[in-house]
Formats: sequence, structure tokens, C-alpha cells
Amino acid sequence: MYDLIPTASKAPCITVFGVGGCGCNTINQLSQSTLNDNIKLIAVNTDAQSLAISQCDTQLQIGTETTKGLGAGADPEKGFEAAQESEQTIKEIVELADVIFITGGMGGGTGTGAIPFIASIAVQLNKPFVAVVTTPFEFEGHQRNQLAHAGVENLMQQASSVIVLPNDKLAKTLDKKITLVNAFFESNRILQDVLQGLTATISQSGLINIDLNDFITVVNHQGRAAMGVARKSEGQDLTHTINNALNNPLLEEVDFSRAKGAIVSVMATEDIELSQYNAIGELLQQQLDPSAMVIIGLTIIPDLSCELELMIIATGIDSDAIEESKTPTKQGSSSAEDVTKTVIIHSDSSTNIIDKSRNNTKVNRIDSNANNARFDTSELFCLQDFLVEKSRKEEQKEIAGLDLDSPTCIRWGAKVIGDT
Ligand SMILES: Nc1nc2c(ncn2[C@@H]2O[C@H](COP(=O)(O)OP(=O)(O)OP(=O)(O)O)[C@@H](O)[C@H]2O)c(=O)[nH]1
Repeated sequence: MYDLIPTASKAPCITVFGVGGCGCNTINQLSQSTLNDNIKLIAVNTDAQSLAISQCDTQLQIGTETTKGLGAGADPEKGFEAAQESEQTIKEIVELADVIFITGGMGGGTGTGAIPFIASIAVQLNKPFVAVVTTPFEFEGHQRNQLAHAGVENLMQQASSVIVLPNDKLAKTLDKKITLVNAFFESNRILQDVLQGLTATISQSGLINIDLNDFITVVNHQGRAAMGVARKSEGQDLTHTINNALNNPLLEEVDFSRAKGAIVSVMATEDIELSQYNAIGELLQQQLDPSAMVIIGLTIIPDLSCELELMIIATGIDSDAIEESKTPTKQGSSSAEDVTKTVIIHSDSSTNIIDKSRNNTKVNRIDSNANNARFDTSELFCLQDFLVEKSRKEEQKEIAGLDLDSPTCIRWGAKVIGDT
């Protein structure tokens, strides 16, 4: 029923498409940070000039015939046609990925038109993906906003997990004197935080890995997705940190309790106590629907600059829960400072070149089952056994005695994936 894959096996290939001007800015920012080398960043644009100044290693100019190297002129039809013209190349890139993130700004031509197209290819090729898009500032005008909202709706037809970062929310939350560039930087940093958290836990670098199939199950829930990040400093209350993550000021106000699933990535120093890890699970269960499938991964980062960091992606939130929850029902609020974080996951990230020779692992979609609560505190107690076992094995400097009947979290040196 299960295949055992040795630790040395490859981590899932995560491809991030940054589409249009906004998407390319995000990708540029991401390329400055330290990322695992299983993450491929692709800057996609119609605008050749903008790509020329991109710092990202892999660039894809789409629609060379359609826009002649210029932008799509705020015409989503053109953006769509441009992506269609480059369908074959997009397919080749998507085919090589195990998990896909697509990011960009809605409201212009390239992002609004090409993001849903790339999403449709991911669906065709049966790849799990999450889309993270911005909506325009109010001052950008009614027409841009309308285009953006139509674009989000269009994307929702393709994507099961769509996270919306309203730029207007940025304007209201951040210091009034902040420059536009810095405001964009804050917004782009959210994606950076989430990606770093996710990749550490989906990859094999986590102490308790999020199984790729669990990830697929959660992101396949139909409906909106939302994400939140927060950090806990010494002496701060854990409940406060969780509330901060659930009330992230830069995101749409959503009612997390209406989510059908959540992926939680915990990053902590080696000093994390079992009781703390346990408390995170219990507190989250109080905040989320009891039937929600919640999966929690843990990554130990010895030189983490705070006590603990938390990243939550909640999925399967129905659209009504977005507009209805203008006033957060949960206690606590957070400031932009709360979401500031620096994570060093791997120091060996190098190139972002796509390796076309790489064999691709086919990822099957799994039917989601909202009533199947995955989070079970009994698993946490296995952690203690796991830690004892780990230190014993480290002393002996050997990996032995894998117990196939044990839950994933207590198997050291092996990753378990479900039937594929
Ligand atoms: N958060 C954030 N939003 C941005 C950034 N750059 C642009 N935007 C937003 O994204 C929307 C779309 O702008 P672009 O991404 O430049 O447009 P495009 O998709 O390249 O489309 P065309 O220029 O028409 O080809 C804008 O209306 C802004 O609201 C950025 O760096 N960060």
C-alpha cells in the first residue's frame, strides 16, 4: 500500500510562475532570497524590456507574435492570446513540475489573461497548484478593478486554490508615508514567506514533512484559499501568534473557520517543546471547522531569529465567507511588523535552470474528503518517541529498523507517500 522512498530521493519540484509586471517583480524578489534548489522560478511576460531587466534565471517571453515584445496594453484578451501562442513551452515547463504556484497582478493585460491560461494547463496536466494574485489599488480606477475582479472569477473556474492579496488593503494597513515600491515589497514578501514555509515542509528538509499527497488533497478543496504568517518572539503568547497568522492584515478578510482544509508549516529552533507543538494543533482546531483536514509540518531551523514561525494556508473557503467577514470574529490583530520574517532554509540554493532531462513524477489528484480530519493529537505524542529514536540512531550513526506500521512522523530517514 505504501512505497518507501529513501531520504536521498528527490524533493518535489516546485515551479513558481511570476506572470506580467507584478508577477515578475515578485519573482525577482524571491530570487534574492535563499530558496531550496527544488524551486524553479520562471518570470513570464509579454514585455521583452521588463524581462531583460529581470534577475530571475529563467525567463519566458510569451506571445512574441501577438504583442511584438510589448506589454498587453491592459487587454486581458491579448494576455490570453499571448499565453496561447506559447502554449507548448508552458506545457513543457508545467509537465516537469510536481507542484505549481502562479502569481501576478490582476487588472492589467498579461497577468489577467495569462494566469487563467497557465492555470488551465496545470489542470489539464493534473498538477496541483495554488494561485496568488493581487487586485488593484482603488486609485487605479474602476475599469482596472473590474478587469481584476473578472480575472479572479475566471481564475476561480480553473483553480481550486486562489489566494487574493488586495493592494488596497496594503494602502490601508501600512504606514501612510510608505513608498509604493516598499508597499509592493511588503505584498511580495507574503508570497516569499509562504513559499519558503511550504517548500521546507513539502521537501524532505522538515523534521515532520507534509506529505505531497496531503498537500494535494488540501489544495484541491474547491473555493477560495487564504494564507497567514506570523512569528512568535520569546515570552509572547502562542495564542496571540496564531491569531496574528489568522488575521494577517495584508490579506482579504476571510473567516478561517469556514475552511475545509489547512496546511500549517511550523518553523522553530531545536528548543521547541512538545507541549508547544501540541498547543498549536489544539489552538488551530478550536479556530477551524472540526471536520477540516489540517496537516501540520515542522521544520527545525537552528538559527531562526525568533522562537517560532507559523504559516497557514487554508483552503475550500466559500466565496460568501470573504465578504461576510469584514469584522474578524477571532480575537487579536496583527501589524505589518508581526509578519516580518527572515527564514534561512538551505544555504545551498544555486541555479533556477529547468532541467529538461529530469524524470517527472506523475502526481495523481486525490478525491478530497472534508469529513476526514487528518489532525490527530495522538500523532503528536508519537513525536516524543520519534525524538528519542532519532537521538538514539544518531548516537549509533546508523539508520535502521524502519517501522512500516508507524505514522509518517515517526519514520526517520524515510519519506512515505500514499498510493500513486
Ligand atoms: N503587490 C504588487 N502589485 C503590483 C506590482 N506591480 C503591479 N502591481 C499590480 O498589478 C496590476 C497589474 O499590473 P502589471 O502586472 O504591471 O500588468 P501586466 O499583467 O503586466 O499587464 P500589461 O502591462 O497590460 O501587459 C496593477 O494594476 C497593480 O495593481 C507589484 O510589484 N506588487
